[in-house]
Amino acid sequence: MAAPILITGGAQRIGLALAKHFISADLPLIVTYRTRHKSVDELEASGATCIQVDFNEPDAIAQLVEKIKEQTSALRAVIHNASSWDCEKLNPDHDALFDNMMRIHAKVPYLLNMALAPLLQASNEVSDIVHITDYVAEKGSPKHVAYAASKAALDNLSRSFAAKYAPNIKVNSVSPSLIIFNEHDDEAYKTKTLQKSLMGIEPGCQEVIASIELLLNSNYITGRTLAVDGGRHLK
Ligand SMILES: NC(=O)C1=CN([C@@H]2O[C@H](COP(=O)(O)OP(=O)(O)OC[C@H]3O[C@@H](n4cnc5c(N)ncnc54)[C@H](OP(=O)(O)O)[C@@H]3O)[C@@H](O)[C@H]2O)C=CC1
Ligand SMILES: Nc1nc2c(c(=O)[nH]1)N=C([C@H](O)[C@@H](O)CO)CN2
Repeated sequence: MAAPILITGGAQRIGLALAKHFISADLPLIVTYRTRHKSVDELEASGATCIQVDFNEPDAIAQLVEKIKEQTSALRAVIHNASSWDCEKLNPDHDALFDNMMRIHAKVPYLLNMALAPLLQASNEVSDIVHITDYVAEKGSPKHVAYAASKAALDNLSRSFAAKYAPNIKVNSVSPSLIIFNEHDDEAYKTKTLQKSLMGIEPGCQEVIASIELLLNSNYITGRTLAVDGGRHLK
């Protein structure tokens, strides 16, 4: 039996699509969720282990690591997906916003990578850490300043941890631009956003799934960032 894959924030959207993909491949799975969406019932019914955690809570990491160790002594991969796409316009308390962005996108992955390394090392094959970052980590974002900086920090972790954990653990980033819109996105926003990339489409979760499968199936790629952005950097 392969060691489980851990996905953070796996109860909706991209994280949920990833979870369903690995379940369909009969791979053991541990998923963290904050809000108990109906999807959690479905994931549990499919055999996934679902652990509730709000990373804003004190001691969340230590409690999560303890629960993971109760479930398994090894991990095949850790996919850092949990994220909060927050912005300065909606958060006038910029001090709190910056701390919140850095916590969920950089501190949580850092602390989990440090704590879960022994389980990743115990995998009977080369294991993986995947950080899901964002195109704006490279370019910056005037409307999501703290968010973009925190994703840049997350991207940098890929290089440090790749050097720290090689050769038993590979560490990479997947850096998407638009993958899927949000329900509240209006047509004007969608039109403007689609025009930002060369491909001009809303590609869907399969693009991230395929990118992560590429990384998990490689025996050689580590310390790198896989851009999944429709050529946005060339517009
Ligand atoms: N969607 C897109 O087009 C793009 C996505 N990305 C990145 O891809 C990843 C997935 O994106 P998407 O599916 O849209 O993500 P979502 O915005 O849907 O968030 C994913 C999950 O993160 C969870 N989460 C947020 N804060 C916390 C917290 N404090 N503790 C625990 N869980 C938390 C949310 O839980 P809850 O359900 O309780 O809110 C949610 O289920 C993210 O890292 C995102 O930044 C990058 C570029 C484009
Ligand atoms: N946690 C999230 N991060 C991001 C989201 C999202 O919905 N949740 N969405 C985007 C946008 O799609 C952007 O890439 C294009 O406008 C970015 N990050």
